Amino acid sequence: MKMAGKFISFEGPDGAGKTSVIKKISSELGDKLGDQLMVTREPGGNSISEAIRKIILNPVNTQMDVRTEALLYAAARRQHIVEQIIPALNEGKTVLCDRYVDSSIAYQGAGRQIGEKEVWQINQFAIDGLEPDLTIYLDIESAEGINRIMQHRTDEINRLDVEKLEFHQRVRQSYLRLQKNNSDRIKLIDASPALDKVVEQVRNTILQKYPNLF
Ligand SMILES: Nc1ncnc2c1ncn2[C@@H]1O[C@H](COP(=O)(O)OP(=O)(O)OP(=O)(O)O)[C@@H](O)[C@H]1O
Ligand SMILES: Cc1cn([C@H]2C[C@H](O)[C@@H](COP(=O)(O)O)O2)c(=O)[nH]c1=O
Repeated sequence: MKMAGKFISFEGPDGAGKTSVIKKISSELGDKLGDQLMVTREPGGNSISEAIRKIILNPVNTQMDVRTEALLYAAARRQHIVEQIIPALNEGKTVLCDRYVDSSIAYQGAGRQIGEKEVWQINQFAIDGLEPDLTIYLDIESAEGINRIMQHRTDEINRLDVEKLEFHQRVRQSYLRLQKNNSDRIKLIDASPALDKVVEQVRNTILQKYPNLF
């Protein structure tokens, strides 16, 4: 599905630095693009998807079935696409999205072991062909990502953050497979150096696809 705008997603294991990178890149892009830039995140972006986010990530919901979790992410995604992403792309905007369908393949498909193919299939109904034009994959060793979250972060520690190391390792391996199999769309950035260095790599990668964006 080709649209007027540019759809750029950011992916990676927990603690890779997506939120930090998007903050810096969006502040640079915002100077040039103004209201032609939209920054958003999954699950979330509107009141229905934010409500679903609260249910999924609430640490008290220990009884949630893994397929229920996968379906809730897909439902939040659908609402986000319809309310935010498609209108913005139709208006020619550049959309920076913190996580998209690759997160479900990696976390639910591999992390929860539902199956990557199965999770891809249920998400086809939600995304109806809408894939990012470019995906920035921030790669970090699982233990390092979790360490960053536990050491530094002052906001929410959610139900997925507290999963065991093996869960996060399955997630990372799935991301690496996705990147290898979709290397035209998904670009791998080493997220282990200092933030400014990572941002520089991300900026260069975006410029390779969109030379005049910054
Ligand atoms: N390159 C970096 N080096 C060291 N620390 C970093 C780096 N990037 C981010 N951090 C720190 O790691 C923590 C997690 O970063 P951030 O929230 O940006 O990651 P994230 O990928 O969005 O995580 P999550 O998916 O769990 O929301 C923050 O405390 C942040 O300051
Ligand atoms: C979209 C999506 C997300 N997740 C997980 C990944 C994270 O642990 C949380 C989102 O929290 P963040 O701090 O905003 O990154 O949800 C997932 O398991 N499946 C998905 O499709």
